[in-house]
Amino acid sequence: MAYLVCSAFIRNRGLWLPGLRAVREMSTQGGPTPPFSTLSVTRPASMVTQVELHRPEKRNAMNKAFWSEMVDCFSQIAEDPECRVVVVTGAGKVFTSGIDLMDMAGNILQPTGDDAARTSWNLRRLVKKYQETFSVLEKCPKPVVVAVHGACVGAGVDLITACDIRLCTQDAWFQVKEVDIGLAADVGTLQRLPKVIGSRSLVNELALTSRKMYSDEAKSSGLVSRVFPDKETMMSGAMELAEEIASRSPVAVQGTKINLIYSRDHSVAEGLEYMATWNMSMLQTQDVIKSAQASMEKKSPKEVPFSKL
Ligand SMILES: CCC/C=C/C=C/C(=O)SCCNC(=O)CCNC(=O)[C@H](O)C(C)(C)COP(=O)(O)OP(=O)(O)OC[C@H]1O[C@@H](n2cnc3c(N)ncnc32)[C@H](O)[C@@H]1OP(=O)(O)O
Repeated sequence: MAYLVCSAFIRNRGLWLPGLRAVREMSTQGGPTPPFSTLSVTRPASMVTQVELHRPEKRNAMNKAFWSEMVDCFSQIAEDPECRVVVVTGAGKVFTSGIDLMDMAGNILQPTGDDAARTSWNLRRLVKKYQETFSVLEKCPKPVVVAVHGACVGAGVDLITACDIRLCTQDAWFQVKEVDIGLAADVGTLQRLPKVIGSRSLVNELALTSRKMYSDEAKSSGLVSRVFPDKETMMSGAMELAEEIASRSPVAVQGTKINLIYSRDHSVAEGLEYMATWNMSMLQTQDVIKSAQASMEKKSPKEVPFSKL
């Protein structure tokens, strides 16, 4: 009996996951999706979730609500069996203008605590909390494709470097702006950008001078993998890419993301060890047999019905 209740609970988790209430089916119109005030979460295609930064009138500046909502949103997406890939976009004129300079100033500039130690500890807690806002993108087992148009400033670069695939429009530009507002970028850029861009010298130049990098250089340096003429074309490209990923076995796709990230941060020998342990269970999936058979029969992965994960 306990087993039956338990398996029904697992089978139906898509019905009780509160996050699913936030998904607006097949629509990219409208404002933020409750319970979010800064994000619009939609399902533009089967198994694809689109998360749009949604404060266009403020150029998607990241206010206090945003820093928490991203964590809630991606924690739900990570557990949502109806989602196999995520596309992150920005509403309005630009992708994002970075941290909300009006809303966040108090938090950072006037930290509180009974003495220096406690004030420092509170500030540390705050920085760790903000780091988690983008680390959730990396921790999410579903691949995250980010599509950037116009400006991507400051914390925007922290965000995109935690994504798996970066696309942009011809008019996009990127700016590691933190030195201009008197701080060392502390929520991911300094840690992840050097892993994304091959040239350490270029990373240092961008972070130390805050000069803008335009789309052509973003492509040639490896920050983005594709540049599109405009947002509409980019969105078609992003959706095509997302649907390609979503059509593959979720066991294979999520295992690939997790092992790629593990290998980035470990030696080849450690990565191989991790991979062997990973696949000692994952190779037992039905997906291998189904995929291999489809491949032999020259069928597209889109024709293979994989179980939800
Ligand atoms: C522990 C935390 C760690 C995190 C650190 C993160 C640091 C950073 O992100 S540093 C980067 C901070 N951002 C900026 O310096 C960018 C400021 N904005 C701009 O340069 C321009 O807005 C932009 C080029 C992005 C777009 O220009 P555009 O002409 O299209 O728009 P504007 O007329 O300038 O702005 C329209 C309204 O949006 C408000 N706004 C824009 N950016 C921000 C922002 N970052 N914070 C708050 N509000 C912003 C702007 O005030 C306008 O509002 P309103 O006057 O009410 O219409």
